[in-house]
Amino acid sequence: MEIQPSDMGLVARVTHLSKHYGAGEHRVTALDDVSIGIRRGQFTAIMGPSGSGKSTLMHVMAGLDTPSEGRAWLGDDEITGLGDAALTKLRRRRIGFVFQAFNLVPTLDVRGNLRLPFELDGRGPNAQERERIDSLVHALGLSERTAHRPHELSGGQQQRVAIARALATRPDVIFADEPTGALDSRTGREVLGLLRAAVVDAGQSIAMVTHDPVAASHADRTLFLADGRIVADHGAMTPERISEAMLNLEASAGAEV
Ligand SMILES: Nc1ncnc2c1ncn2[C@@H]1O[C@H](COP(=O)(O)OP(=O)(O)OP(=O)(O)O)[C@@H](O)[C@H]1O
Repeated sequence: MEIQPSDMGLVARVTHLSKHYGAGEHRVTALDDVSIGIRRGQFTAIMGPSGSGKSTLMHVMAGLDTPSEGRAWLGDDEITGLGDAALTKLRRRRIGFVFQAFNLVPTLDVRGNLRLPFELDGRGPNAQERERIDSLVHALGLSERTAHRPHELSGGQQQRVAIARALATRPDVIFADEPTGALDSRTGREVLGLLRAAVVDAGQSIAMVTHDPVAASHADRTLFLADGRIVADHGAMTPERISEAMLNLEASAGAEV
């Protein structure tokens, strides 16, 4: 099905997206003619074997990487070909990131990191937003850590600060790459619960790359990638069904899942 730029209800979308790295015999195709949209108000999980193109797809959708071919939109705004300044502004206003490579500012303490998205936008958080930051800090078990800098926190605590920061501004869409990867299972469940609440209570949209079938089972929709292509697009799935689908995919590229 062709996705048209005018489609409503999609918070991010790409059409005929390909991404190649390198040239000649070293050329790698990370994405191969992908057309897909992330639906507004849904929690979408993106799964697939290692190297199948999951992170590349999220980076292009979030305007952090440019496609070799194809087009990308955030809401109704086409981002393909936008300059750095315009992209930065769109990202700051509309997107929350939970990416390993998009980490915390080392010189700022936890509170400073949480205020940063507001300050980069030229203002401090208002009373309601400060309240929201406080409730996120509490829910994520960071209340005792607000004056600590990132190097004084464990990997899991840093990950939770990044999650609080992504949720703080209530962005249209949150892109998360393995948000529960560095967390114990209890904290992981809390984080997934917060992401779920962002969707259900605040109508935000989430796209999450994960290898964890339990994490993906919190999603409304699960996309499977293999060899740079979307090979399946399912509704909510149980962890068992997801594990089975992953095993099939890993056993034979492009298998029915
Ligand atoms: N900067 C780069 N230069 C060259 N090749 C790259 C680059 N980034 C990614 N690739 C290649 O593109 C393909 C897709 O990578 P990508 O990181 O999107 O996969 P992934 O599904 O997120 O993998 P993983 O689950 O292991 O994180 C891989 O073959 C990878 O080696």
